[in-house]
Amino acid sequence: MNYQAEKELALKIVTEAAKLCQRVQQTDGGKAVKKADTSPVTVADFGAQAILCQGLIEGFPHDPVIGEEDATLLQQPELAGVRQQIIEQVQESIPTATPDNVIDWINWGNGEVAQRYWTLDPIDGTRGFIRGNQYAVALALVEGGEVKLGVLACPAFPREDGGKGLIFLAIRGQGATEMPLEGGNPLPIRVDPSFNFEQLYRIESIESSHSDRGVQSAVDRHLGLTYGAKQMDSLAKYGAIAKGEAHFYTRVPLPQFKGKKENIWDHAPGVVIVEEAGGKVTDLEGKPLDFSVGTKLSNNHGVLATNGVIHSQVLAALSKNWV
Ligand SMILES: Nc1ncnc2c1ncn2[C@@H]1O[C@H](COP(=O)(O)O)[C@@H](OP(=O)(O)O)[C@H]1O
Ligand SMILES: [Mg+2]
Ligand SMILES: [Mg+2]
Ligand SMILES: [Mg+2]
Repeated sequence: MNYQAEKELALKIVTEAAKLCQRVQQTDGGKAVKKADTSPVTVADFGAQAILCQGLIEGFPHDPVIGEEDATLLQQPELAGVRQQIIEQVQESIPTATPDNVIDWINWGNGEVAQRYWTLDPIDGTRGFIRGNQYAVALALVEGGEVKLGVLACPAFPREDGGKGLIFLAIRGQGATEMPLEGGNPLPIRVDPSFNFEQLYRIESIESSHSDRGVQSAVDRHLGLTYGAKQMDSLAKYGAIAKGEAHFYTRVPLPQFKGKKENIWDHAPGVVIVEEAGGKVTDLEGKPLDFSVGTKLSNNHGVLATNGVIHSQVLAALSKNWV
């Protein structure tokens, strides 16, 4: 399989979804409502999920899709205004969309894991999006529990040319690339294979509750890191590692969230992008991430992404720090 049809569609729909996110950010600054678990969600999260699912329904109607969002929340009478804004935003992208279409497209993301399925996060890093920092429109194709194709549209990612906005894309066996969000030639990307820890950067979430910083600092000290950690919201962290701007990323479950597992859509595209750029991604015990079990990475404990050459040393350091 060379996945050319999947790649073309994926690029088209993440670009369209990212445009919707940028539009929403310019108009209402990403005003949020709260989900049942108290996490924030915006008009852009729902709108982007509708755009992504609509494209997948058209292109690959038999593939199940597992997306983060669900339209049930929008039935609440007090959210009628939010629902209307979502519909209008989707209609700007797809003028023929009816209100029912939009709700059905969002709910298309309630699919189940199969031999082949797509998983998507319409905005990963919603808190980053609301703050005006990094976020990513994330889409991945999984077959046999392994990520085969991953795309991340990162509208706020700083570029070498001084502009902002990158798309990262990788297909298993075909390498990883980046291209400007507004289009242009894809360029191959590689991890930075440096291994002197004094000159390496760890990268972590801006949200301190998403990974255990106590363990991370202990690991930094053990490895002799001197630069400290870069901070970035969302799956854009995987892009930073894949293009050599950071060297490792640990996601260490906090003791107060013991037993909480990572969502498949928070990692899937990042795995293939980092691996195809020459890096490595496992859980904190060195096991490959298993995307065959459901919406969570239930067979894994945390996540470690590295440039590859330092992977075993970081794993050894993590094991010394009782994770
Ligand atoms: N306690 C926790 N531990 C790990 N991940 C968490 C978490 N609480 C929220 N998240 C996830 O962290 C993601 C953001 O990642 P990051 O912290 O790297 O920016 C969120 O994705 P969404 O923003 O799509 O909801 C959410 O799924
Ligand atoms: Mg997410
Ligand atoms: Mg999200
Ligand atoms: Mg969320």
